[in-house]
Amino acid sequence: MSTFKTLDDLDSDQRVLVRLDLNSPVEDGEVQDNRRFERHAQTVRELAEAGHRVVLMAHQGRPGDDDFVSLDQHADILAEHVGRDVAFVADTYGDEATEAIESLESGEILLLENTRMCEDELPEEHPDDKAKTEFVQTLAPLFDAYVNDAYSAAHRSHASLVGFPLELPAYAGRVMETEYEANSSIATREFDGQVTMVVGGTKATDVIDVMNNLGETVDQFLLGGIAGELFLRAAGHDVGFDVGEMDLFDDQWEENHETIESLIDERGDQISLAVDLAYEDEDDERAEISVEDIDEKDKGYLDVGSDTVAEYDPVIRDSEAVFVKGALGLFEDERFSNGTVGVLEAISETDCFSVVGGGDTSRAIEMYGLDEDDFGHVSIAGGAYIRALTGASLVGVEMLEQN
Ligand SMILES: Nc1ncnc2c1ncn2[C@@H]1O[C@H](COP(=O)(O)OP(=O)(O)O)[C@@H](O)[C@H]1O
Ligand SMILES: O=C(OP(=O)(O)O)[C@H](O)COP(=O)(O)O
Repeated sequence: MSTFKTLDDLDSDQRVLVRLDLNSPVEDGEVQDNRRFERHAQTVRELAEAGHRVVLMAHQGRPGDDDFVSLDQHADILAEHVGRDVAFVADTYGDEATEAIESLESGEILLLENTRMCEDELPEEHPDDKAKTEFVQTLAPLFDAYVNDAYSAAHRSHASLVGFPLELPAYAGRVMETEYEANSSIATREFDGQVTMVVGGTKATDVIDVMNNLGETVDQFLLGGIAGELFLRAAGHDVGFDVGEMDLFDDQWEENHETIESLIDERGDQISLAVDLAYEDEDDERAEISVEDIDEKDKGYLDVGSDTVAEYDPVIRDSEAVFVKGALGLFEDERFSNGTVGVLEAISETDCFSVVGGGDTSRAIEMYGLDEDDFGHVSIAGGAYIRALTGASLVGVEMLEQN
């Protein structure tokens, strides 16, 4: 059980600084609604209804990426879910932000600009150093309390997550509480039969490290997405390279290839790789090719192929527990959804215990008409949940526990 304080411990009439995780998919500049908004709305509504002054912080994307955008759209989407106005100020801790914070009335809600637009937020440093930043030192005196609801970002030692708990009384929000309890209990759960983990998505670096630590817990890994292609590259195939505008592979390869190679050497029999991949042909249609037939580094692959799904399906159906981290393809485009949806359908049709994690990946459930009740736990956390599975603690949670 956790040892942190929750909203139940908060005094009345507080000026509360709240960290959410509203990091969302962005398509053609448009922020896509997803269950992070719906879940965090519960915490925000509770605080506003109790009459606190509620100031929200969140991040979106990483500097340099296409999805690194302002939070102005997030304010509108969140307001819909909360059922109250959410004001927005395009500033993190400057004069505009402090004026907006100081003029807030009881029960009002204000969202500050993307924390990652403030230089002090990144990179990852010790919490003591983060607490000393101008960002934290300017904002903290304007508040009575800090609430961290961003379980899904709690593995990052960023100022908005670890600096404020050293300066203010700190509490866990409702999402932090429920995700912490669900994911910590999974980590200690024992299963009689086979435990399978489906690994995909774009953040290969997050999952490869964790795979290295889950060898005892997980019997079989089924790979797809960017991580899957990097493993195929390590196995000598001409995939998993940056081609055209794709820039997801080469840097992550540099960072992880030694771990991938040793995972293949030491646990090769626990790791299943795609036997075929899908791509967009000249007529913009989905086409598939067997991995064995790929002999040029000339295309981007956007999904695993149907033979791969046919191989993964019985493994899932034979499993006692299945954990999903990351999509097997670009499922937001229906042509490349077969791998992700195939795996999710197999899970939903069995009685196995399952967890589907990740802000992006969990979105596939409603996009393709699957029923959330057919899964054990749908987490809005990706990297944080798989880290918790290894039994590792999350720095953002540690800071709440120390408070
Ligand atoms: N082959 C691929 N090419 C491009 N994008 C992919 C591919 N495979 C998976 N993806 C993308 O990975 C995203 C999820 O990745 P990630 O951010 O790591 O997971 P999550 O946010 O769910 O934790 C999905 O939005 C999906 O479109
Ligand atoms: O979306 C997130 O993580 P996830 O993709 O692992 O679910 C979190 O907001 C953390 O974002 P980051 O991986 O850019 O630090």
